[in-house]
Amino acid sequence: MPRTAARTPSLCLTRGPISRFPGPTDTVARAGPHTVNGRSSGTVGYEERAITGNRQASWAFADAFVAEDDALIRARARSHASGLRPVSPGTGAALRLLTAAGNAKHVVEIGTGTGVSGIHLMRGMRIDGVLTTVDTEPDRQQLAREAYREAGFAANRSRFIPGAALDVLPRLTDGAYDLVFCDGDRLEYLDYLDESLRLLRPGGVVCFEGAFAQGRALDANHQDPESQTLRELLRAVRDSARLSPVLLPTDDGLLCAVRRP
Ligand SMILES: C[S@@+](CC[C@H](N)C(=O)[O-])C[C@H]1O[C@@H](n2cnc3c(N)ncnc32)[C@H](O)[C@@H]1O
Repeated sequence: MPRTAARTPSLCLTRGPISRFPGPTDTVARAGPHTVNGRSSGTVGYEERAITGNRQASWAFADAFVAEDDALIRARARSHASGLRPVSPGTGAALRLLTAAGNAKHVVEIGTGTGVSGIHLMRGMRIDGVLTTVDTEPDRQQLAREAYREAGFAANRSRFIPGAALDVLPRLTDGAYDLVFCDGDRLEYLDYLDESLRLLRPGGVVCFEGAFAQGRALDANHQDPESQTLRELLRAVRDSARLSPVLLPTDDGLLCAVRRP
């Protein structure tokens, strides 16, 4: 679907606040009564201090918490040598968790790169699962093919489709996928959202890598097209009645949402 086409009607693009990162001395205040099973827990208006000076160390620890093996380390090195930014180990672990939790059999990836995210996704998927991965650059897909082989995956576990995501995605089957992972062109993310809502089965998950844009997406002073697109994406996913969202602060932000049944 072209970028200018009408969006899915039930997506609400209400202009709500996208807050900045909390600072070291900020507190996080609950807006109203905290309820448990519909009853007040008696903690109205309590405040808890945001993770403060150790936040960076905590995030770094979390990101490295699940170690990567030789196959991933080699795929990561090829990615850097190609001038790409692969998913971080923490983001990879989150993707693996999501495919494992959903017992995913059919997954779509936009942005194969050299295969770092693909290995993580497939490691969480069912052993008969198939990763459909799309990239404009066949040379990168060849490196990813090698990486998957080194990681021990049979060739029939992945389907490589070279091409631009917005040409390829419309050819994939409606409602047939358990998870869609978006890591292609950030400027196309709203279109990827539309396509994902069509491709996902009820209960399926969509994930967007790089939702923070290195913090630019959360700072209204940045009005470049990528920051604006990501802000619009954050609002659309957060406000959609069709999605249950979470914004995971791994690496550069992993925005995920479940397509409600
Ligand atoms: C950040 S890299 C992907 C990294 C990969 N997910 C990983 O973790 O190893 C982004 C990839 O998206 C591809 N790409 C960019 N625009 C695209 C588009 N419109 N359609 C499909 N792939 C695209 C690039 O060629 C590049 O390989």
